[in-house]
Amino acid sequence: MGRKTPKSKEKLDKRKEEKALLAEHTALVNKANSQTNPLSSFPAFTKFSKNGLDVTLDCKRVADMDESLIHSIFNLEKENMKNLYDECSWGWNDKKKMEEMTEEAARYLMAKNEAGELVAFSHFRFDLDYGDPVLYCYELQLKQEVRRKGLGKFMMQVLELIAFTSNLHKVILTVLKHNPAAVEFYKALKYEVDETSPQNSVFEEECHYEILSKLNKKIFKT
Ligand SMILES: CC(=O)SCCNC(=O)CCNC(=O)[C@H](O)C(C)(C)COP(=O)(O)OP(=O)(O)OC[C@H]1O[C@@H](n2cnc3c(N)ncnc32)[C@H](O)[C@@H]1OP(=O)(O)O
Repeated sequence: MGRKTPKSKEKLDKRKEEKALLAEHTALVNKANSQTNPLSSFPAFTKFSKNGLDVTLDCKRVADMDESLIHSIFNLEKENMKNLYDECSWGWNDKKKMEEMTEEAARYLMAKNEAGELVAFSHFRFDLDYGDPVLYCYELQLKQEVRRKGLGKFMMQVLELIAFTSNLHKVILTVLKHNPAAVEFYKALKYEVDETSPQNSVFEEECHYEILSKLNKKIFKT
């Protein structure tokens, strides 16, 4: 057993630094997750009245949602996405999708019309992604009749507000390449291909999806 060489000390210091960073990032995610309703700090963002739409936004943990609401959400997801999933290797599976949508970490930003009917939702989570603290937008789904009126953009802005005021590093999401409307939408909102997207790998041509993100400007100054 010899003494530590400068090289092994360097390695040890690096490992300590990485551990400290991971602890810092985990603390950010835990803090974000400790909020029951992250939208409650932003009452101005609980209404969207524009282009003939008049909707109210609400944000809940899946555990605080009743079964009929969960079913409305699932039905909208299936209506919008089943065919797109079936067109690629993912394939649509009711049971698997329902499990994913009701995992404990799932949170929902929901938009309801004046009659109290669900017209749009986003499934999102506060999480670590490759060690980075992120808001992961699993889904953004609007009913056909409320599309192209700015509601999707508004809901993404709400997610960005929640993420960036919680000091998370980015809003991140996965989009199917054969869903051009969604690709164009995220491009219009200035989402960019994330460094973790398989597009940056040698398997690019095999991959039917890409990972897009928007960075927190407070942290990543250009
Ligand atoms: C992470 C994921 O969830 S990926 C899956 C996304 N969801 C789906 O594909 C489900 C079906 N589609 C939808 O729910 C909606 O159409 C969404 C979420 C893709 C877009 O929401 P919308 O409210 O319709 O978009 P919004 O009106 O805010 O559009 C903002 C801008 O995005 C662009 N955009 C939106 N939809 C389209 C489209 N179909 N084609 C081209 N550009 C589009 C436009 O630049 C638009 O601005 P403009 O209307 O002034 O030209």
